[in-house]
Amino acid sequence: MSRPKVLLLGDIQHARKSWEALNDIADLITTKATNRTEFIQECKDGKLDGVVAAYRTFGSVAITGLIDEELVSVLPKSLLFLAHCGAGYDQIDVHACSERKSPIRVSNVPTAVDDATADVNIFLIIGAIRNFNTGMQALRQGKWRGDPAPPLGHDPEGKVLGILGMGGIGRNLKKKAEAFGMKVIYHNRRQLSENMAVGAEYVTFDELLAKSDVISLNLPLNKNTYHIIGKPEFDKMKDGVVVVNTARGAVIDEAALVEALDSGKVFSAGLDVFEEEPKIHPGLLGNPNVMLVPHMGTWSYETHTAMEEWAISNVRQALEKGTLKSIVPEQADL
Ligand SMILES: O=CC(=O)O
Repeated sequence: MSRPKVLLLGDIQHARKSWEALNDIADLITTKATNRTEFIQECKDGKLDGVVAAYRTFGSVAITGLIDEELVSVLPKSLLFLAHCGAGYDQIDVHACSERKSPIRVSNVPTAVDDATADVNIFLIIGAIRNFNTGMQALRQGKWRGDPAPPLGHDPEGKVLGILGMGGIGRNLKKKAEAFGMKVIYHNRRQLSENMAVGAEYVTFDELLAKSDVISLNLPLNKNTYHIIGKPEFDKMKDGVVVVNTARGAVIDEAALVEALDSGKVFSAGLDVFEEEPKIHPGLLGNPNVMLVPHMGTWSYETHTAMEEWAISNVRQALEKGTLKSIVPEQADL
C-alpha cells in the first residue's frame, strides 16, 4: 500500500523534530510553486496527488493565495485534512472546504495563542490609554516629550473595558485587565455561562459601544464581522474612547477609524492588525496617538513553538485516526 503524503505549505521553524517524526507514517513533501499561478498548475498537473493532509502557515498565503473556492476546486481529491498553524483562519473558505465532493476538514490552533495575544492586547491598552506613543515618537526625534508635550493620558484603573468577542483570548485578556483595575463588560454571539464569564457583565452590542472607555476587538474575521466597527458604531461610542485591535484588521473600517481619531472621538488606538497587511493606512501611520505593532500577537518563541506542535499534532491525528484534534467550529457536525 502506498504511503500517504503530507504537504507542507510554509515553514516549520521550531517543532522540526515533531514534523520529521511524521516521516514514520507519511511522505513529507513541499510545493515547488513560488506563486498562486504555479501552485494551481502544480495541482492541475497532478503533482500533489496522494496528499492526504496539508499543514499551512499564515505566511504561506504569499505562495498559494487565499484558500478560496477556486483553490479548493483544484486541490487534489485525496486531500482530506488542512491543518492551519494559527488561531484565525479567515484565509480559508471553510464553507467551500465543507461543500467539496470530498470535503476537506480544517483545523486551527486555539488556546496556544491566548496568553501571547492577550499580552500584546494589554500592552496596546496600556500604551494607548496612557498615550505613550506621542512621547516615545518625540523622544526618538530628539525632542524629549515633544514641544508642546502631549496631553496627559489616563489610568486604566476604574475604566470600563468592553471586550467584543469573549473566546479564549478575550477571557485571558479579562483576567489581565482586572489586574490593572479595569471593570470588564463583554458582548459575544452567545452569553457565556457564569463559570466562563467569571463576573464579566454581558451587555448588548450597542451597550458595549456606549458604556466602554476602552473597546477591545477579540472576535474572528468572517462575513458577519467584516467592518463590524464602522462610522455608525464610532458615533455610538463615548467621546475619547480608546480602541484596541489584535484580532484582524478588517473587523474595523480603517478609514472610519482614521476619521474618528482625527475628530478626537477616539482618543487613541492600539493596533496589531491592519486591513491590508503589510500596508498601513497613512492616516494611522501619521497619527502619533496610535500605537502600531506589525502583527506580533503570537510573536514569541514559546508560543510559536506551541502553535507548531499543536498544528503538527492535528496532522498526526488525521493520519493515525482520521480525525482532527481541533476541527474548526463550522465543521463540528461534518
Ligand atoms: O494572528 C494570529 C493567529 O491567527 O494565530
